[in-house]
Amino acid sequence: MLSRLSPLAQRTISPRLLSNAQRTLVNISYPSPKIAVLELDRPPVNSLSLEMSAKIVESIKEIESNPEVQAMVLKSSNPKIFSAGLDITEMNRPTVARLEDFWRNIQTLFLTLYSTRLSTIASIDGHSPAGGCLLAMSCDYRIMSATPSYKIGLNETKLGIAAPYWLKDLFVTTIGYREAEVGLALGKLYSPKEALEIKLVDELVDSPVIDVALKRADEWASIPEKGRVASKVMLRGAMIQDLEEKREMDVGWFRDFIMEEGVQKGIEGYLKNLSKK
Ligand SMILES: CCCCC/C=C\C/C=C\C/C=C/C(=O)SCCNC(=O)CCNC(=O)[C@H](O)C(C)(C)COP(=O)(O)OP(=O)(O)OC[C@H]1O[C@@H](n2cnc3c(N)ncnc32)[C@H](O)[C@@H]1OP(=O)(O)O
Repeated sequence: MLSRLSPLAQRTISPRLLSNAQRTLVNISYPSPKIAVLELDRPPVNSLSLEMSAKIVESIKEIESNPEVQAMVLKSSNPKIFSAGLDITEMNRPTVARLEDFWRNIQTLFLTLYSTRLSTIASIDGHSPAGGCLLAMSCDYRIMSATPSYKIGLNETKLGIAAPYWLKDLFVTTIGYREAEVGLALGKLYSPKEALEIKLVDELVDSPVIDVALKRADEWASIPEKGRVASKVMLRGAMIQDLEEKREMDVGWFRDFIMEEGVQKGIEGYLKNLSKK
C-alpha cells in the first residue's frame, strides 16, 4: 500500500514506478460534493485480482457512507484500457482456498456495485472485455469512447470458460436474449459502434469520456434519492436476491469448473499467448 511508504518516498517516487503491492489500486476524488470519481489503478491492465475486487468494494462503501454523495463515476487511470476483466493468473493452477475466496470477492464486487444507492456512471475510455464489461454493466449508465479499435463484451468462451449464470442474466437484461445468446456463444467483443447499436453502452463520445461522464453524473445526482433508489431496487432486487441465495452453490460451480484439467490447460494456453503478444 502506498500509505506504508515514508512520506518522502511517497512524494518522490513517480506513480508509474510503483509496484502493485505499493499502490492503492484505486483512487477516489470528489469533483463536487454530490459526485465521487472512483478510478481503477492497477497496471498494466486493471485486471481484477482478489485484492483489487476487495479494494473496489471497500471504496464504494467509503463513498456510500457520505450521505451527501449521490453519484459515482467509475473510470480507469489507463488511457487505453478500462479493465481487462478478471486477473487470469488467479485462475491458473490456483489453490482451492484462494480460488474460492477470489470468487466470493468477485460476487461481492458485483453485488455491491449493482445494488449501490449511488447512481453509477461507467466512463469507458478503452478496452473492456469480460470482467471489465461486468463492471460496466453493473453501472446505471455507460459512456464509451468512440475509438473504433476499442472492444467490449463477454469473451469468456474464447478462454475455454463460461460466464457464470448471474453474469449471463445481467447480459440478457442489458442487451436482450437473442443478442446475448450469440454474443456469449461466440465470445464476441463489440466495437463501440456495435455496442451502442445493441445498447450494451448508452452513449459514445469523441471528446474525453470523463467530461461527459461528469455531466451525466450531475444530471443523475439531481434526481431525488428516495424515488431513484426505490426504482433501482424494483428493477435490480430480484437478481441480487437470487445470487445472495445461491452464493455458495455458485462458488462450488466456479471451483469445480476452473479446477478441471482441460479448463486449466485452456487458461494456461490463453495466458501464454497473451504474454507472447
Ligand atoms: C458453469 C460454471 C461457470 C464457471 C464460470 C467460470 C469462469 C467465468 C468467470 C467470470 C467471468 C469473467 C471472466 C474474465 O474476466 S476472464 C478475463 C478475460 N479478459 C481477457 O481476455 C482480456 C485479455 N487481455 C487483453 O486482451 C489485452 O491485454 C488488452 C486488455 C486488450 C490490452 O492489450 P495491450 O496490448 O495493451 O496489453 P497486453 O495484452 O500486452 O497486456 C499487458 C500485460 O497484462 C497481462 N494481462 C492482460 N490481460 C490480463 C488479465 N485479464 N489477467 C491477467 N493478466 C493480464 C498480459 O499478459 C501482459 O502481461 P506481460 O507479463 O506479458 O506484460
